[in-house]
Amino acid sequence: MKFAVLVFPGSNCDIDCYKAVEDTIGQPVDFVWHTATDLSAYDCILVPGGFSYGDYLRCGAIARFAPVMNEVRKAAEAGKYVLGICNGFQILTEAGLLPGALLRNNNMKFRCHSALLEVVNNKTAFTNQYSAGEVIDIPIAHGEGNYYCDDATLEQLKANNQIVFRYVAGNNPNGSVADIAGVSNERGNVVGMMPHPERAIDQILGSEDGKRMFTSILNAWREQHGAAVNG
Ligand SMILES: NC(=O)CC[C@H](N)C(=O)O
Repeated sequence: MKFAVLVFPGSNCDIDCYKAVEDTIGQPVDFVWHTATDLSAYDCILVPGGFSYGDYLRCGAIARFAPVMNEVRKAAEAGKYVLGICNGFQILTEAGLLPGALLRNNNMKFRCHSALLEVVNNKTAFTNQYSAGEVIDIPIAHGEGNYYCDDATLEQLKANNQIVFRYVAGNNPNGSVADIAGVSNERGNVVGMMPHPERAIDQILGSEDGKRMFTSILNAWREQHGAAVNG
């Protein structure tokens, strides 16, 4: 299984994502520059966190026009796995590949600390190694993580099981609607989340709860391609 980690000017979690793929599942992974025009070689696209284009206008608002985003759209339409983390989530919502938008944190502060999340949907390609309702510890680091969508969209998200992660009750760090920390598209092959699983892959980092996101992806891909999980 082959992974791409996109790199925009200002990305700063690209190396962490690359290392997380190497360290958790040992699959081939390449950095792919934002000007790339072909992602056909990749099975999973990771859109990492950071400050693409200096967060000018709005986080992700400029990155979504990068040439590589046409290819991300094609990959998503082809059913490949696309995971946007933090600034990656912001870019995917700006690109219209995920519903909703990320606003400034309600307290107007950049929040950087560990966060407890509930795994709401464990049926996605990104979460199949967790139990439904499991509480996991994954760090956040953002200034614009306040997930917003209108009431009709929220009803759709609930009805289609598109809420993937929620901050546990009383621990919403940014004012997100319905405590949402991560959502999927309707098909479930595109997920965006504000917390950083790539920063939680080893106890030395304070948590290894993010590791199973990567093993989930490999597991889903192998199931889709008819290979045993450990085969
Ligand atoms: N860690 C990140 O990706 C941060 C995203 C964005 N720059 C923000 O502050 O919200």
